[in-house]
Amino acid sequence: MQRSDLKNTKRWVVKIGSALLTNDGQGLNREALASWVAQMVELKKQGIEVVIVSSGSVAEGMKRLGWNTRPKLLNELQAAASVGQMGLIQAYESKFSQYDIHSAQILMTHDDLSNRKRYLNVKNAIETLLEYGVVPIINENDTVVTDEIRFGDNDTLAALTANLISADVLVILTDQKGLYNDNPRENPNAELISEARVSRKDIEAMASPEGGALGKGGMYTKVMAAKRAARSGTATLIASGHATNVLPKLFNGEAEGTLLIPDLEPLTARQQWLAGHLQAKGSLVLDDGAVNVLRSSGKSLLPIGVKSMRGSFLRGEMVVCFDEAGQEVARGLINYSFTEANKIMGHPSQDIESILGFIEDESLIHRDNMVLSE
Ligand SMILES: Nc1ncnc2c1ncn2[C@@H]1O[C@H](COP(=O)(O)OP(=O)(O)O)[C@@H](O)[C@H]1O
Ligand SMILES: N[C@@H](CCC(=O)OP(=O)(O)O)C(=O)O
Repeated sequence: MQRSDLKNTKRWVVKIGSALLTNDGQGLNREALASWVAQMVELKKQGIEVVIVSSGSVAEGMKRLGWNTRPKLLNELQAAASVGQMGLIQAYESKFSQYDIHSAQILMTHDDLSNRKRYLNVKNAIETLLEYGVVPIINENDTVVTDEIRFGDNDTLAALTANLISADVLVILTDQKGLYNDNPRENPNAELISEARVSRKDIEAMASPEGGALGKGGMYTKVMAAKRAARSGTATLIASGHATNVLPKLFNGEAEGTLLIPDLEPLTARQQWLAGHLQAKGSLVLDDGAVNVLRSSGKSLLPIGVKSMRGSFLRGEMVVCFDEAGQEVARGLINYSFTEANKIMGHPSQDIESILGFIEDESLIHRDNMVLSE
């Protein structure tokens, strides 16, 4: 993938961050929003299907409620988000309708994406909207989230959306020109990176989790989002939403922002869904033999290879597997509850029935329900 290939892509997810959407915390920057809509209309004319992931509800809600600082309490954030989401959607809707284009609101929680049935429902709904030429506008459903089921930042939500619909391109528009080799807010000599392969280890260290006053996650979550997006073969562009005509320029292959080239091995659709489970209910520590088998021969995890476990999980819930040095090896859906798994760990599978009095499966995590970590 290089910039000149961007012209030949079909499906884009465009993420517009809080730092960009607001006039320094004073509600939405409507002029800028109108300009991005005009640019997305240009993309649509070129045959691109566009999905927006837009932040801004909390900032707009703060303005409407007369609050000067972002609330810390969850219930106040939820109140601000629900008031502000009205204004956010209204702003997009009124701009797109000037071009006779319909837009649609989709509010998601992490729970929606970790339930396989609901995940497929969202996917079908978004794809149907695209077939009808509608522009879906996605945000986290802040009103119902608790800390356990939140994405936390919209970069992650945008990457999961890119995986969900197998987007070719994820554009993350923010308040900086792109990814710098150091945080430009703190280091005036930081240099812009025009292009990097997403597998490069050093890019994570360059990206600080410190963002602006309104944004969440800073550049770190953007780099992690690019890695996640790469699992569906999606290329990520991080660019400034203030740059004139930035989206058509990117489409034309111009050297705006940072291109993060997807060079990680793509995962199957089901593995992407598994990898998208952000919250695990427990962890297992595996012995070296089990780690080798998982990494090299693509087999299921048997109870005999497990040395210890923590957490509280039920059958079918997500757990993370570590090696003895604490390195993540894989994650997957476990076939036994914590109490059951605790009894059978370290034992051969033929003993499961005599220990528990029943057998669900000879494996603790079946290969089809597991994804190896990077
Ligand atoms: N290496 C880096 N390159 C560019 N920006 C960085 C870097 N490290 C940290 N940042 C910070 O990340 C901020 C953007 O993240 P954030 O405030 O969360 O924005 P958004 O709301 O668009 O997601 C920038 O304003 C910048 O201060
Ligand atoms: N969903 C919330 C906050 C999400 C958020 O700020 O994320 P980001 O734009 O990645 O910094 C909103 O619309 O205000």
